[in-house]
Amino acid sequence: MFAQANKKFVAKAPPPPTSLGKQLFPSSSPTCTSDIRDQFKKPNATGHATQSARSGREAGSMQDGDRPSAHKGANHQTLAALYSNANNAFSHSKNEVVDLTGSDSHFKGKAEVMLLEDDFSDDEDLDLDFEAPSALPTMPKKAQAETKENMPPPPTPTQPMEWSSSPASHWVPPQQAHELERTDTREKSMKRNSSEEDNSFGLPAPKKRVLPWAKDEDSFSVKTPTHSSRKDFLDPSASAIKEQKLKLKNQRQPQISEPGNDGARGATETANGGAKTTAFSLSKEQRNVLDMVVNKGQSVFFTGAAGTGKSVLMRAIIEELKKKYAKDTERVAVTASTGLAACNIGGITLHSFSGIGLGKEEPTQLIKKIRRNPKAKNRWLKVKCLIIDEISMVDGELFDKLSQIGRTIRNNGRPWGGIQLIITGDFFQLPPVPDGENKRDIKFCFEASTWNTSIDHTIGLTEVFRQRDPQFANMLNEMRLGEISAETERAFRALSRPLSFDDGVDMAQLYPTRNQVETSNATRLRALPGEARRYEALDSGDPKIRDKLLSNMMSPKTLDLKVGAQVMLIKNWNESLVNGTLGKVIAFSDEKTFEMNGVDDFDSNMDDAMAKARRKLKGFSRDSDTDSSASSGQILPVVQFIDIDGNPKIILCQPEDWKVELPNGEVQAKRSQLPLILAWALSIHKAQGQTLERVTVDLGKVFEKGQAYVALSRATSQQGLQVKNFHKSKIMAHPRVCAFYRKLYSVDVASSRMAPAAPKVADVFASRKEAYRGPKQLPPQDEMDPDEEAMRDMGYY
Ligand SMILES: Nc1ncnc2c1ncn2[C@@H]1O[C@H](COP(=O)(O)OP(=O)(O)OP(=O)(O)O)[C@@H](O)[C@H]1O
Repeated sequence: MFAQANKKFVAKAPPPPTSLGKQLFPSSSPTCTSDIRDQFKKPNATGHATQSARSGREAGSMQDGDRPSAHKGANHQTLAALYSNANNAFSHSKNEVVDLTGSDSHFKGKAEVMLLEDDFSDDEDLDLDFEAPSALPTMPKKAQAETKENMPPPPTPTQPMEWSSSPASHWVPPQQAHELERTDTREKSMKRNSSEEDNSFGLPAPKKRVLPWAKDEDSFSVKTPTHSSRKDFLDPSASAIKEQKLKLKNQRQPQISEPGNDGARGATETANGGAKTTAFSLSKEQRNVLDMVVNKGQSVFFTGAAGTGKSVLMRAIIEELKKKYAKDTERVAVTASTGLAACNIGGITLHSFSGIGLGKEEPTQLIKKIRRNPKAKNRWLKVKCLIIDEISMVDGELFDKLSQIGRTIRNNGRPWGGIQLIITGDFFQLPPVPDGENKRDIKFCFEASTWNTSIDHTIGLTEVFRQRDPQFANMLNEMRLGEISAETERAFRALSRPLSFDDGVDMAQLYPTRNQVETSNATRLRALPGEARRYEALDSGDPKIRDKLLSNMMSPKTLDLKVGAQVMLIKNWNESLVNGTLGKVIAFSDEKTFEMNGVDDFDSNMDDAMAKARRKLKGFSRDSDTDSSASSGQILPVVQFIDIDGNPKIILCQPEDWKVELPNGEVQAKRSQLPLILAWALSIHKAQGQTLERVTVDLGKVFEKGQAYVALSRATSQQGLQVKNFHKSKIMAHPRVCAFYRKLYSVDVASSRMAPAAPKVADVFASRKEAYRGPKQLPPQDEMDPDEEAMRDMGYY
């Protein structure tokens, strides 16, 4: 079917439209081939665009409208346009449907995964410090009845669920255009309306809220912070946001209400102590998702290839939601599948949030467990928005269990008890950890019985920011899909050449297992002359759970360094020195000596030109009032980093803080440590989510589906990537994941044909609930649920 469709496309495709409003789903390519069908077709030799590579950050600092038109056009094609020929036909799409619930004989989940059990068992003891309300909220009866009655039978679930099974509504033929318009109006008002969910408890009428950037779309920007506000920028936690708000209030800055200037992202760069404002904007598709989540309160799953800005978007969403619910921070829960991923976004694991421990028991048992733990129960009752990052590693069974727990604990029959879900990840990346005990095949979240009813919108981010070289982005895209053309294979094999750089910073080598990483780094460190300096982390928090929580952190408990050691920065310093930047320890110094001498004195091998360049880069020291170690005379490492533009930058590294916080802002554990790790070698697991300028990947040792893709897609360019032992057989995409994304594509085709004004982002499920509920009509007055009545009274329809 895809082959057929592609032939038709080649023959009949109209010229690409320029509107961003029509995005493809889900494409990872920034070239003109950014079409889901291209992701699933075998690329031909001429398929690669020849557009020259360009620095991602250079582009990133531009406003959307400033981007070169070739690139822009490349990302703005649409399935709607490409498939406007009726031949291609939604009527055939039924035949394309893939049974998500079927087992796949090709897949055998392997048990060899690097994750620790700790990643999933942090702290069922995580507690809040308030009591559970004595009376649970109740759901309006009509709403319950309506939900049950109107739901069609679910697609065959893999296990019986009480309610809320997945409707295969994306199978349903597209609705007429006018229905879509009505859908849009009504979506504002009812159905899940997750963010208003708790309103049903006391039911004040929902407010119509317009965010500033909704008025001026281009004005929302993500900015690197001022030197003094950098700490807050690095720390997306609730307490940091509170601190920042207080600071801003005290300073009475007039721009506090300006989008992009408040919250945790102030502006600036730091060279020579000057204040140069540098910023990049969220793309339009990122802003649309942000709006959908924050303004419209929709439950969304946004996905996309590696480097499409999912993490950047998620951080912006977290920040905005925390501002929205600043009065009651427990309304927003930030979670991720693993401890490491959770730390990266200032959250806790999904297991920790839910208070289910390992979560192996049946839902009824888990519910009892939560009810015995009033603080865990309160988390469930209080939360309005649940963020889940790296969803690809969450088990589908767990997703169903949590959905049922949410319904029961919150006494609310809607999916997850009415909690708004904000989920991101890429199922082509690392899969869930197989369950060693039950030996059952892994189940992805999209295979969960409750997945479809839990998500209002599935959105594909299509613009790749990490790799600006379209040929490289295409190669990675083929790899993502597990379909490598002969040309791409040749190109990857050509990347086996050795690379060396004359700035002394080597490539980071990615390994699949932690042991390999530790052995490699220790050997390299031992081989360096001189004594190692040891930096012990300063940990605080509840001793009962602290160590367990902190063991998930990227930042090590103990860090041994020598002059010559290769290190990686694990926090964003400014726009050009970011998480993932590689560097080399060139000296040790206290801050005063460093400031007095200047950076030049720390490198005797520098030639004149380099010295001249570096003189401009002096002054990377932090505000002494924000850092107790600044005046302590502590001997700290002086590191020469190679920034994202390839320029050397020397900084004196000082300790940073990492926190594990509950949604109420209570700090469970805190670590203060240098923001460095040894980086001759890194694990693929730790590299997930990172952007690396120089990296060597040995595919000989890769064992898991998605692993090779995760490893290679960390690289920003072919020039900074060495690939050893490339073999097609190592490139494995999970067939059920392929089927899932194909199905999204066919839905996108269907919905794009029905829309007079195509959605701003490739939102493939936006209309599915409406589609399967039949033609859109206002419910008769006596059948309206309280939410609908309230919305009607507010004049929404
Ligand atoms: N709107 C944007 N403008 C410019 N650069 C961006 C934008 N969004 C993201 N980036 C940059 O693109 C790179 C990749 O972003 P990010 O890590 O968020 O992608 P991702 O989709 O989460 O990737 P992965 O799935 O591999 O973790 C980062 O260097 C980030 O700074």
